[in-house]
Amino acid sequence: MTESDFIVVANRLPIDLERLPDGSSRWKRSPGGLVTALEPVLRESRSSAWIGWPGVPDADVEPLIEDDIAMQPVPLSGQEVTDYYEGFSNATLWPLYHDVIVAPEYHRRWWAAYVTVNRRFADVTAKAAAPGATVWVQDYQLQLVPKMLRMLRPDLTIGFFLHIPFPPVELFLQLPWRTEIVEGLLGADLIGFQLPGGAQNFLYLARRLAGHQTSRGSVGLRSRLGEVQVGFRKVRVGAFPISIESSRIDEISKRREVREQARELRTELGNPRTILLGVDRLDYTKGIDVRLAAIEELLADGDLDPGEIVLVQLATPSRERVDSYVRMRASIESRVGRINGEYGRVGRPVVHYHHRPVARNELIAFFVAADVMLVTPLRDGMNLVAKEYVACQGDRGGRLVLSEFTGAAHELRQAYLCNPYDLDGVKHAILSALTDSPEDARRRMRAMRRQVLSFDVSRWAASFLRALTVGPEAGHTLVRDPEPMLGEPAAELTSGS
Ligand SMILES: O=P(O)(O)OC[C@H]1O[C@H](O[C@H]2O[C@H](CO)[C@@H](O)[C@H](O)[C@H]2O)[C@H](O)[C@@H](O)[C@@H]1O
Ligand SMILES: Nc1ccn([C@@H]2O[C@H](COP(=O)(O)OP(=O)(O)O)[C@@H](O)[C@H]2O)c(=O)n1
Repeated sequence: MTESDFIVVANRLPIDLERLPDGSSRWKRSPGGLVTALEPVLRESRSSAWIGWPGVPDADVEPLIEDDIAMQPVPLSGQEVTDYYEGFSNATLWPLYHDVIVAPEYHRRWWAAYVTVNRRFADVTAKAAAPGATVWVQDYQLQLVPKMLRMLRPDLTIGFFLHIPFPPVELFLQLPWRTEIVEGLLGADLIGFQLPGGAQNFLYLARRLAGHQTSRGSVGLRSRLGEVQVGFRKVRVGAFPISIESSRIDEISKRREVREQARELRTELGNPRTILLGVDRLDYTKGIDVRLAAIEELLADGDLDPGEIVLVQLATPSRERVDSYVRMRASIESRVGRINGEYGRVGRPVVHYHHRPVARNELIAFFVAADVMLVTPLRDGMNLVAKEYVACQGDRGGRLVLSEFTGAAHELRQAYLCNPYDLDGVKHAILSALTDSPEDARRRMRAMRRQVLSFDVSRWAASFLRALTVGPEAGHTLVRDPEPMLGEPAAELTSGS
């Protein structure tokens, strides 16, 4: 493989290797918003590469070029998939960083695998990077890579972006390897979070846990970066909310064949008065159970007529061997069965539940067809689905019900916002969305579309990369706490990301 000037390093490649029953294999698109967001960024840059795991254990795959992107696969053994990916990444860090919705598990064996795999990613990257290259490391699976890579290749410019929330300090401190993670991230030149709260929580930990001097002022959105003094280096810390390829999605949603497909979907669903839609990876953070509970109660209360509404829930399979995911799937599917058993009629279920990936254009047709979009996570770094729905509304007044605990809620203020822990509040938001006047719904949607169309994914990448490659902002005062580590968390800290 030739050396590259710009490298994205992520746990996954944008394509997953799929093994077929006849022993052959093929590539398919990887799930999740990280891939959705970064693919267009890399497609547009030259001499660039993507380093990541091909999605199945023990895959012996050569580097390849796909969609003009040079892919460098990093293999994981079956045991590493269990310990590093399903274990430390998705049964320790994922729940810890998502407000401990399920209890994180702490196992030394998983941590050891996390260190080993992070080292492998750092080694592969060190070999693939051209002298002075820019490397952009992604997400919670690879938080040790910045420091490991800096030790191997001090000539590189290293950025890191966390796609999920950075947790409140009190929760982060549970982690037995908390200092190693903070020091690992501080190997980067710039550390990006979705929201200012996450950046501020991190600055506090860099000061109190690792004993570095940090800036004290509040971090802004794409501006007013924080700073950490690490030896002779200044590490910058900022908030860069991620987005989507808005104008492309807007354009696809207006195509005749997509509109036609949306009409067909409506017909296939029995031409209900109202289509509600949920689109998520099947993950306990997404609050799929919350929206089902709200719909079930609204039906029981007589506030919704089962003859007039249909809820379509598209659930992409995700992390299917992790215990908490297995349990959640069973409970969601049993609730879907109960709602349909109680309120459906022959050939007319109230909830249409699909546990499978959906092709991109078909998904856009669903967004066009839906009158009300339900996005109700208990916690979510951003939630690109909310932004995609908005991008698909054209001049239509689709209605977005949105959890306050998503990153997207900080930008889409005109959505019908709700607290997913308050079932009455969720029901109220759904009813408001259903009964609001068309003028009001259009006014809200217009404002959200302005936001999503202006702040798209290329602007996100450009603002991060500009901050990464220009010098530090002047004017910050760096302060060191008198006693590093474990004072009371500071009063000004914000929760979540
Ligand atoms: O790779 P998987 O384990 O199958 O998970 C898929 C991805 O899920 C997470 O996505 C996050 O990134 C989105 C884009 O920034 C954001 O909108 C969302 O809120 C996050 O949950 C995860 O962070 C990725 O690493 C995974 O690839
Ligand atoms: N059936 C589905 C569901 C989601 N998706 C996409 O997966 C991405 C999910 O991103 P997200 O930020 O909402 O959430 P995560 O899954 O990254 O946590 C979006 O770009 C969706 O359009 C899909 O392609 N097919």
